[in-house]
Parts: sequence; C-alpha cells; structure tokens
Amino acid sequence: MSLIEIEHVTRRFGGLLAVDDVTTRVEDGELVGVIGPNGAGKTTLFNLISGFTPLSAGAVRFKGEAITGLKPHKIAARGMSRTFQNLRVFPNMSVFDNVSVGAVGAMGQSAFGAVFGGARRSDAISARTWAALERVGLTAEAEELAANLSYGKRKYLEIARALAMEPDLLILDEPAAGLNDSETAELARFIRSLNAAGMAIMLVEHDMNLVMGICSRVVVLASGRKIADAEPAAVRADPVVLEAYLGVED
Ligand SMILES: Nc1ncnc2c1ncn2[C@@H]1O[C@H](COP(=O)(O)OP(=O)(O)OP(=O)(O)O)[C@@H](O)[C@H]1O
Repeated sequence: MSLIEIEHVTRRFGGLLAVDDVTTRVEDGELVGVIGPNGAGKTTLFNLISGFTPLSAGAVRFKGEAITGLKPHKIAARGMSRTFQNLRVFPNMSVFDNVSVGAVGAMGQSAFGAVFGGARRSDAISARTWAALERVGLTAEAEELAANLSYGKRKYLEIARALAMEPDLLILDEPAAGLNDSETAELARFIRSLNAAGMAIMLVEHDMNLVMGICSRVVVLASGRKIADAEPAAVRADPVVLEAYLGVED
C-alpha cells in the first residue's frame, strides 16, 4: 500500500480540464517533485489531494483509506499538511500563535483557541508548536509579530505551521518562490533533512535545479495531463518533457 494513491484524478473548470486523468502514487518516505509549465495544473492537483477543491472525477486514497470528498481539516487531521503558493500568514499574530494553529488543527480542536488566547493552549499544542519552531529555527522569534519577519522567515513560518501537524505527508507549493540562490540552497538542505528524518514530501516548484537536485522522482504535468513520472535523470532526458517546456512561453 502506498502512502497516497492518486487515481484518475480530474478537475474541470467550465470547459477547461485543469487536471486530466492523473494517476500517481507517493510511497512512505519518498520525496516527489511535481513540475510543469505555467497553468499545467500543479496547484490544482495539490488542491484536489488536500481537499481544497472538489474532484470532477477520480479518487484519492491516503494510508489505504478513501479521502475523496473530505474537508481539508479532516484530511489534515489524518496526517497530510500543506503550504500555499501565496503565503497565508496572519501578520498581526505572533509567530508562536501562527504555528499553533497547525498544532490545534492536527489535534481536532477549534482554531479559536489558538487564535484568541494563551489560556486555551494545551501543553500538547504548546509542545508541538515549539518542536515545529525549533525545526525551522524560529524559536528566538516566537513572540514576534509575524509581520515583522523577513519574507524568507515567513516562508519557514508557514512550513512550521504545516510541521506542527506532525504530518506523514507534507505538501509544499512553490516554497522557493521569491527566494534568492543562497536561500534556495538552504531551503533545499532543509527539505532534504525533513525527508531524511522520514517524512514523505510532495513538492511543486518552478526551480528546476531544486527539484532535480533533491527529489527521487519527478512527476511532470502539461495541460493537466501527466506526461512523465520517473527519476530526475530520465525526466531531464525525456523528449516529451522538453517539447512541453519548449512549446509553452514561460
Ligand atoms: N478556480 C479556478 N477557476 C477556473 N480556472 C482555474 C481555477 N484554478 C485554476 N484554474 C485554471 O486551471 C489551469 C491550471 O492552473 P494551476 O494553477 O493548477 O496551474 P499550475 O501548474 O499550478 O500553474 P503555475 O505554475 O502558474 O502556478 C489554469 O489554466 C488555470 O487558469
């Protein structure tokens, strides 16, 4: 049994097939990249897997159980957490409270407690939050307002929130967007270290070097369809992939 089984997943927006009959899997502990030209359907695929967008057809199984049609928080509570292409940080909340929202979600409690009061923070939530902050190196900034963090640190804040859920599958949507080369290299090391500690990761990323450098397998989408699903070296040499990239203005 694979960790996640994505079977014939399809999503239509009116006449547009944004994701068209995509089937793939992620095994326990795998680090899988998802690439493709702009508009290929990468983010839509992530939204379908994590419950943010309903499927038009197909099915998703996670840890052997159907999750198709479940709400995002129910899917998250089962051990799948994600970040977003556009940062979803609460600027007027502290770094700690931003991250504790993730811990609260994973423990099936109302987010209200996390957002509105220390009094409702349980020890377990607090422990998960500190552990996530430590993993991303933001413990010193815990009481800072999120708005005061640099852009790069806010990216790690969002990852920390996902980590506070202690996921078995972490889904990262363009984590390197807006980062410079050295920040991207640091992020690559960080993602690798999470994976080395046993976490399965799906990564949508435009930075090809990042994807090819750290992923053991790469899924390529073009116009909603899966056109390749192989090791980085094979994907790099695949004429169908080259054609898809050359044929689309980026
Ligand atoms: N809510 C929506 N309503 C209508 N069309 C949508 C919606 N979301 C996505 N699309 C369309 O679906 C297609 C796939 O979009 P998606 O954002 O998944 O691609 P992507 O591969 O993530 O692109 P990018 O690399 O630019 O982020 C695009 O043509 C997009 O315009």
